[in-house]
Amino acid sequence: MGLRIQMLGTGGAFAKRYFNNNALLYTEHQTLLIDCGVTAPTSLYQLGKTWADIDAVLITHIHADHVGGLEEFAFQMKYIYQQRPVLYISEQLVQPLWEHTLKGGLGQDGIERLEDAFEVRLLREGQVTRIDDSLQVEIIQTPHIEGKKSYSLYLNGEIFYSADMKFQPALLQELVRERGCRRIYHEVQLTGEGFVHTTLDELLSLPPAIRSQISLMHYGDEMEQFQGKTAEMEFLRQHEIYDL
Ligand SMILES: Nc1ccn([C@@H]2O[C@@H]3COP(=O)(O)O[C@H]3[C@H]2O)c(=O)n1
Ligand SMILES: [Zn+2]
Ligand SMILES: [Zn+2]
Repeated sequence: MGLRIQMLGTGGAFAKRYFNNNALLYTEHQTLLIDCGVTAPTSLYQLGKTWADIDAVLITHIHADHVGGLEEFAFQMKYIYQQRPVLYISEQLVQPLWEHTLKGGLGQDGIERLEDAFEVRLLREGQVTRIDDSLQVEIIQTPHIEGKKSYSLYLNGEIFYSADMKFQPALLQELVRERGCRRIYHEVQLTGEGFVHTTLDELLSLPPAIRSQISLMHYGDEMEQFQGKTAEMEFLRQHEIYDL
C-alpha cells in the first residue's frame, strides 16, 4: 500500500469549525504528523488515537496552529509513554522553536534543550531526507511572514504539501512541468487579501492542468459557501483518509 493522508484539521489559524491544518501521513511503516497545532490533541482524541500512535512529527513553521500542541506531545511522551519522540525540523527552526516557543513551558529539570524533549533530525534545503523505505522529504523554503522562515514539503519527488505561504506560481509550475509533481496540497485563503497566504483567486489564475492537481486546505469557516466555486480544485476534508 502507498502513502495515505488524514488531516487532523483543515482550518486556518482562526477557524472554529475546523481544527488546525495538521496532517497524519501514513507510510508503509509509520505515522508522521505534519505540524502539531493547538487543536492537535483534541483532534487526535476524536480520532481515537493517542500520542503513542505518532512515530514522528515534522514542523513547517512556528505559528501556534502549527506548533501549539508540541508541549503536550513532549510531556505526554516523556511522562506517560517514557519516550523521546522524533522531530524532523529545518536546522533554521531549531533555535527559534526552543527559545521563542517551547522553552517557557517545556523547560524544566532534565529538559534544557530541544534535544532533551525530542530526538531531533535536521532537514536541510536542497537535500532529500529519507524518512523510511516509502517516504522521502525535501523542504522548500516558501515566503510567508517577513523574518519568519517557513518550509513547504516535497514528498517522494511527486507530492507538494504547502506550508503557509504567499502565492508562488513559478514554483508550482516548475514542480509540475519540470520536477514530476502530480499532486498538490495547498493552503488557501477564501476571503480578503492574501498578505501572508495564497488566495483562492490566485489559485484560480493557474492553468487548468495545475489546478486539477490541487486539493485545498487551511481554509476558513466559510468554506461551504465556496463549494462549486473552486474550478477543478477540491476541498480536503478533515479526518477523511486519502490515498496519495
Ligand atoms: N501580516 C499578517 C500576519 C499574520 N496574520 C494572521 O495571523 C495568522 C497566524 O497563523 P497563520 O495560519 O499563518 O495565519 C495568519 C494570519 O491569519 C495576518 O493576517 N497578517
Ligand atoms: Zn497556519
Ligand atoms: Zn503561518
